[in-house]
Amino acid sequence: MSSMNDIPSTPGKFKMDKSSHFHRVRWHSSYTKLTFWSIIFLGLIFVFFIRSPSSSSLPADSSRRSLRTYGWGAGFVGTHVSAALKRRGDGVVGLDNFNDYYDPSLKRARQALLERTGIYVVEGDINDSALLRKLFEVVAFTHVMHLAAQAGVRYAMENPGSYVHSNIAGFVNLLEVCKSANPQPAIVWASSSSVYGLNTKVPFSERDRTDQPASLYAATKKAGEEIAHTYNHIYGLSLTGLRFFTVYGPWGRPDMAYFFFTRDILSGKTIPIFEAANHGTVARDFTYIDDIVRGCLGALDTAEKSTGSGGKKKRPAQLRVFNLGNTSPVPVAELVNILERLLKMKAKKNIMKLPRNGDVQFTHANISLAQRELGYRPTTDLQAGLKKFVRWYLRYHSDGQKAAE
Ligand SMILES: O=C(O)[C@H]1O[C@H](OP(=O)(O)OP(=O)(O)OC[C@H]2O[C@@H](n3ccc(=O)[nH]c3=O)[C@H](O)[C@@H]2O)[C@H](O)[C@@H](O)[C@@H]1O
Repeated sequence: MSSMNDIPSTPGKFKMDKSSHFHRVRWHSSYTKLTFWSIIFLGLIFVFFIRSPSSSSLPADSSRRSLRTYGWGAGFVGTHVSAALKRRGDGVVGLDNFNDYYDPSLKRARQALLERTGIYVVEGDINDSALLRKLFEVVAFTHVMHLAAQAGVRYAMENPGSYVHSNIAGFVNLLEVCKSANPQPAIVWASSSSVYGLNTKVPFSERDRTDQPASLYAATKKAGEEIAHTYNHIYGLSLTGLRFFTVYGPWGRPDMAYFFFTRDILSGKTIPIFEAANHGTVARDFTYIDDIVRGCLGALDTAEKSTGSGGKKKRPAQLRVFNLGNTSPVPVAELVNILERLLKMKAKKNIMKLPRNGDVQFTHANISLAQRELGYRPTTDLQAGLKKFVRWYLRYHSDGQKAAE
């Protein structure tokens, strides 16, 4: 497996070759097809019925429904959520297209981690309806945790098509399959704090306006929220959107600032630190991955069943949107100070004007709704969370990428 040093030094410039990375599951002959589905079928039988919650050695929480969740495998948040579901005894299967927006070897390492815990990750794309339909034919998934997206705010100016492909076309394709499934699953999916765009009222509440996106990424996430409304309204799909606020932590995404700042401080490379006009502070409500995982599980556990069947709605279904943030924004300059202390190295800094490429000046979540409805209570501040990230980052390199946390 290649090392993290192989990650290009300008992560926002990763080129995604869609043709070679999407639709990786191809059928060359009916024999290959038959073999593939036999393996998948046996694998899923194993995952859901042999290693099912009731047969798990983990303590069962009898007050909780056991979920059969269809999650998205080897992404940052998906890996953590899938592992947490599995730990508590739920059945989980993953799906990931392993595209090269960032170093696929990190995704493969996450996949290996998941497979060690008994989670099988199917390699395929959410735009592949035949694949999704087959999976639903094999297992009656109760829940779908949809975390497959083209992420990153700045990259949207370089590869706009990839955002439309994953965040809009892929999402619609998934909803089409879910609406026809019998029973229909409940769906929890990742929206983004970026939908607040140029909103200046803080902290951001779910009731605030979200009609001024500052990036195409934000616009596709906002479109996702509207599309969710439509599928809920017409087909009775139970849908919960989670607006994540700059999620960070071990096994994170190398295109995010905290991750590549760490790499570049260690290698002595200059890091660009953005500031707003008149030396204005740029800040983010950085949220630690374990807090986000608890929010995701809370959303899954409180999701009501979808109400449709045979593609028709029977009665109104649940439609929700929640902020999942940390409620304490930290300036980017302070993020760098913390990293310098943890790494015991001085950063070479280039303070520059916030580019007009989709970044907003600050984010700040009001989480009272998630607190009330999901029992969401973030407990990790940036200092504590970055400490865990840095420990993971250093071990991941020194242990040949086998570090578990
Ligand atoms: O909250 C969210 O919804 C979004 O959070 C992050 O987006 P962002 O907050 O922009 O995270 P980073 O790209 O890691 O940037 C963090 C901060 O560092 C700043 N930054 C970034 C890059 C850089 O070179 N220098 C710099 O100062 C940014 O302006 C921002 O304030 C994720 O990348 C998005 O996928 C996600 O949807």
